[in-house]
Amino acid sequence: MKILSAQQVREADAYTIQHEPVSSVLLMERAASECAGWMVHTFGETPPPYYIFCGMGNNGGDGLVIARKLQEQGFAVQAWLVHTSGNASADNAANQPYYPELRHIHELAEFPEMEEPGIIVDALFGTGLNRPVEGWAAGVIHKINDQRHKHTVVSVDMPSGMMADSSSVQFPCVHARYTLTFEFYKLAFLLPENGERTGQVEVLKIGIHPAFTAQVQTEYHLTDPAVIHTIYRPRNAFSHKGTYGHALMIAGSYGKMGAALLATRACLKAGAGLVTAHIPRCGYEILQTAVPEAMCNTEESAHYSSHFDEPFRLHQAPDYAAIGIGPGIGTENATAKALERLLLAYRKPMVLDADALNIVGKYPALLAEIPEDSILTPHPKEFERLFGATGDHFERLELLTRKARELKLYVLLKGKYSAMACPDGAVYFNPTGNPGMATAGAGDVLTGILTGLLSQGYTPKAALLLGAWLHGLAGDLAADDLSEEALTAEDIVHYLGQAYLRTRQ
Ligand SMILES: NC(=O)C1=CN([C@@H]2O[C@H](COP(=O)(O)OP(=O)(O)OC[C@H]3O[C@@H](n4cnc5c(N)ncnc54)[C@H](OP(=O)(O)O)[C@@H]3O)[C@@H](O)[C@H]2O)[C@@H](O)CC1
Ligand SMILES: [K+]
Repeated sequence: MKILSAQQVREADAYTIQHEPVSSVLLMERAASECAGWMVHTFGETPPPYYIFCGMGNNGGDGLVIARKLQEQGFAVQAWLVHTSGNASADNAANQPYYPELRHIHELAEFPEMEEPGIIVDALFGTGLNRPVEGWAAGVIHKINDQRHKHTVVSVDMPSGMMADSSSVQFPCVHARYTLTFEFYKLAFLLPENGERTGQVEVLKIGIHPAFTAQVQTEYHLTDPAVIHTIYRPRNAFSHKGTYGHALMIAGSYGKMGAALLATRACLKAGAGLVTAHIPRCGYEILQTAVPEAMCNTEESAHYSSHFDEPFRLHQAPDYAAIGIGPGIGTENATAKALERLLLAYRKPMVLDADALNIVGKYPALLAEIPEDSILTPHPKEFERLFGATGDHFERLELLTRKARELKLYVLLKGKYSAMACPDGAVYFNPTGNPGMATAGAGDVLTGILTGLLSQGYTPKAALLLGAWLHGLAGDLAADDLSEEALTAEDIVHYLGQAYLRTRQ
């Protein structure tokens, strides 16, 4: 799904109005009908009262139409026009006469008492917000927020006060329980700094012209089942284990062998034909017992250090279809040296995670040595160690995009919507996954999955998008059965099969 800027959303509306054709007031009617329909469906036939706050633009116009629609269906509705600007937009003004009970707020003192717990509909500002909300209008937002535990707050299109394409984390903004957004996700919804403000996002289709959606260009995308279907490749009936590659997983150190087990298992479960785990000697029995399907390379020291020292081993490196490195390897100097040798020996895309990234953060010159099109999977702290701190999450996204482009790498920044930046400048957000996956080892599983997909011949981009999707979906399916709280990384591996079955459907 494409993610459009506020300007592009306006163009989408204008294109639809011109080419469908449909009048703008009718498009507003459609958008508001979808909202009212969603509310009736969600809050039922005997809901608490609706308290609707409308601004002076078209977002407020939506609010006016919602008020009329709900009232026509016999629900208890009170609606206020909040006079934050001198003039109402044309479609807002056109709808005012059709809701004669409209009340007016010209100053904060006129903000109503709402005794009975109800549903606050926030239709103050949408994509037309062009500056921070200040003065008494900001007071209205604070009043709504003060009452959000008493009432259910539903924002129309966007939580009022939020900018669609830039940071508004310092500005007053409605904290919604639900955001009913039209046709497209807004970029702001996908960044963690706004997570508390958007609540649950519902995308309502309002009939934006498909020709516009097909041709509009954007860097930002939300991965969805349609995208995943174009990536997933069913297996060939005549294939054999050689078809799916031999993956090497470099992971684990004394006290962190669990990371090696999880990554190796996930790599196998993701479908690699053969997997060799490269681990310290102390983990040999553990790994051979716990993951009998994997082969095992060991080294004498308690951490990754001597690999590829010998010339004949150096020659072997390119034989692996894919290499994943990082989970639990530690950041010893000898490990850093071994990583450097590996980067020189192996020139195909690989997966770097966890301590491999921490080492690169410590020795930034290594960044230039990472093979083109490799996948890096930092969490926010690792990202900061690698590329530096930023002021807000839009700046961080910009830095992520720039680094992926400059270094010709794929970089997945972990989060609720993991952001995956590609060397060509595109950014994909992954929607699967849940807070239960914020648990030890979940990242090691992702490394294993990505390495397993690369090993099977998926391109780095395909492996990244499909891997993040499967990882999150496996976590969602596991949480459905086990709860988010009880979810462990091993459960994600266990549910990978279910995730594949869903993806194939
Ligand atoms: N046909 C369509 O296009 C459709 C559009 N749709 C809906 O329209 C919404 C976009 O509508 P919009 O463009 O009218 O902008 P909107 O968000 O209502 O705000 C503009 C108003 O706010 C004001 N204002 C801005 N910043 C301010 C501030 N900081 N503090 C105070 N005031 C501020 C600004 O006034 P001014 O800048 O002139 O002072 C103006 O009065 C979109 O989100 C969706 O809900 C749907 O119905 C589908 C069909
Ligand atoms: K709003």
